[in-house]
Parts: sequence; C-alpha cells; structure tokens
Amino acid sequence: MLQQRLDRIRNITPAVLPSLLQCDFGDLRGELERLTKAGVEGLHLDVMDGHFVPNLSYGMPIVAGLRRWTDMPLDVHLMISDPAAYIDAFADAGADMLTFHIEAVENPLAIIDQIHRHGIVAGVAINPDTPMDRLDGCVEATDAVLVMSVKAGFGGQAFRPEAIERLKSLREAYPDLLLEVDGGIKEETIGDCRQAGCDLFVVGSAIFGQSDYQTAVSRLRDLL
Ligand SMILES: O=C(CO)[C@H](O)[C@H](O)COP(=O)(O)O
Repeated sequence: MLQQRLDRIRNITPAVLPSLLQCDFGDLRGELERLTKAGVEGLHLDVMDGHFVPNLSYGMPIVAGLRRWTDMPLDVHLMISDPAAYIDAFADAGADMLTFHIEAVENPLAIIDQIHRHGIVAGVAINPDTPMDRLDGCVEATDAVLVMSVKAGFGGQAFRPEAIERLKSLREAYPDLLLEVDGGIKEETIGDCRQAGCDLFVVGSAIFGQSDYQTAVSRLRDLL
C-alpha cells in the first residue's frame, strides 16, 4: 500500500497542490468540484491545533469528508504539537500522505514508522528558522521533506527565498526524496522552486484569491 501511494504521488509530480486553508468551507463540495475541473491532481490539507501554531483550522472530519468525494491523493500537513496522538485517526480518515513538523517531536523515526505502519507516505516538515541539521538522521527514513517557505501557521505570507537553497541542498544530497514547498508559492516563485528540484508545490492565495481557478492552476503549471 505504501509503495502504491508513493508511486501515485510520484506519478503526478511536478504537481500544484491547493492548500485548503483559504477555501470556502461553507461550500467545500463546490470547491472540490471547481478544483477538480481546474485539473488539480492532489490536495494539501492544513491541520492546525492552536498550540504548535497560533491558528486553528480543522481535523479528521474534513479529511474523511473529502475522502468520500475524491480519490485524489490527500496530503495532510500536521501543524500540531503531538502528531503521534493523531496519526492513527488521520490514517482512518483517509490520508495518503502525513507530514509532521520536526520541531514538534523528539523521535522523528518513531513517527515515520507509525505513519508507515498504516501504509501511508511519510513527510517531515521544517520551518524556515529551524536549522537544517535538525533533519539529520531522519531524511533517509522519510519519503518526503516539506520545506516551509513561510513560518507555518497562516496563509498569505511572503515567500522566504532561503527556501531555494534548502531545496537545492536536499535535492543534491537525496536525488530520490520527494520535495515539497509551502508558503508564498505563486507565479513569481514557483519556477525557482522547480529549478531547485522541488516536486510538490503547495498553493493557497494564488488559487483561492482568484476568481478563475482553472486559469490560476494552469498558469502555475505552465511554469513547472
Ligand atoms: O501551511 C500553510 C500555512 O502554514 C499554507 O499551506 C500556506 O501558507 C499556503 O498559503 P499561501 O500560498 O497563501 O502562502
């Protein structure tokens, strides 16, 4: 199952993943239909607990609800203080990829193992101010690294250009690692991230701030 999910995600790369943080939660089905029509091939779901980050978003019921209406890969970004306590529940809800923050855990290898036991793709996220050596010893065990190009917590922040060097150095050291970037990704920044070797591009405002998702998504994809 893990290999199938990993292959499926690899097969859609390079991919624009809309971040469901700034969407219309009063019309989630409509948003899903509009994104599907726009040619989106995967969704990024931002889970925030009001503790690891000073913002609250949503949890398992939204993941499970989306799972009922789409078979697109669901990439769940856990911006929460205690990922180990919720991984089993997000697996049951239908996540295909579960990404936790390196800053939130003491034993990343145990969390990666917990995710893999569910046959789910594992990702490790790192905030811009966290030294890269915090990832030492776990990159070999994980399937993906999510390089945050803003401090996790809110949409609509400015892209932090140091993310480019982080992507490049990870790509050079780990040619097969899935690389994802999140924060401030738009027409002006997506091309540089692709050139740095990134595979998955999380996009909030540059899709949900636009009236026509199809045009927004295809302009971003043209730059990949
Ligand atoms: O994880 C996130 C914030 O923590 C969001 O995915 C991200 O900020 C996307 O929004 P935008 O593209 O507007 O920056």
